[in-house]
Amino acid sequence: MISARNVSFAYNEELVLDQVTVTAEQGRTVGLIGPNGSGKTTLLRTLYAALKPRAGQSEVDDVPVARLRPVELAKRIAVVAQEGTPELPLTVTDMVLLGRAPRRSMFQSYTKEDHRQAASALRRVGARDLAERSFSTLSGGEKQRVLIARALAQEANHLLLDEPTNHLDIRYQHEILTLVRSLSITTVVVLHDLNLAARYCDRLVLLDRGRVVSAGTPDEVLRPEVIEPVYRVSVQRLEEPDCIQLIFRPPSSGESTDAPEAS
Ligand SMILES: Nc1ncnc2c1ncn2[C@@H]1O[C@H](COP(=O)(O)OP(=O)(O)OP(=O)(O)O)[C@@H](O)[C@H]1O
Repeated sequence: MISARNVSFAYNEELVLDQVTVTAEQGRTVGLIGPNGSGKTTLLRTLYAALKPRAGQSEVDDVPVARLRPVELAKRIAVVAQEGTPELPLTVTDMVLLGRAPRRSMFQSYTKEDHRQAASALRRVGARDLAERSFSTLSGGEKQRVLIARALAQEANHLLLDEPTNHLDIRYQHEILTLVRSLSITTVVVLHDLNLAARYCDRLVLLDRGRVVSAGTPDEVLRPEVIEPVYRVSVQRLEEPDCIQLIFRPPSSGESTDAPEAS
């Protein structure tokens, strides 16, 4: 389980998270959704102790993340962040082996077990055939799969993903999220696409201007009356046999979807 409990965070004096609580139960996938600038990435970063809240705390399996040494944290939490990967001359296998860092001492060379874990992680993401390729030459979708493999090689049982479908075509978007679901690892994922969030998340947390405005199952959160004032668009909800589908259009003139002013 990983959670943020009443977390508030400010950059300088600007409050960007205001008493936010989010919990991902073991084996569940929780989606963080919300408009640009609503605080999703900041919240994710507090979950893995990259940012220290000014109030509240994040916990992994009931242990405050602030209390864990970086190597202990990395044994429990793997992160695929939004920042691009450096253009280093690494093969895919090298890249995945980097995930073994928390499990080996600094000057030790990679063991058979490290290589076995890296190969297994690549197999799990369906990228075994990419092992010898130069990482920098891969497509966006291939890179994303390899970065997830690196997270798996870390053997952490919590996975944090920041917009993993960014820059991916529709097929890869579904492929990556199907993969994430199939891993059965406790996952918190930032997503912009609400239809993907509906299909692949067990629960959703909707942020607006640093506050949780709705949390629950996709069925509970993805309702026009919840979504419209936050995103300021008109929303039509279709009930597909296996999933909720939302259709968006800009508000027509005279139609107000303005969010109430934050108090
Ligand atoms: N390093 C920083 N210094 C100052 N302000 C920041 C910093 N990083 C983010 N912010 C601000 O904090 C707020 C929340 O940003 P955050 O990146 O968490 O939002 P987000 O919901 O992930 O946005 P997006 O969907 O655009 O990625 C925004 O107003 C942003 O401008």
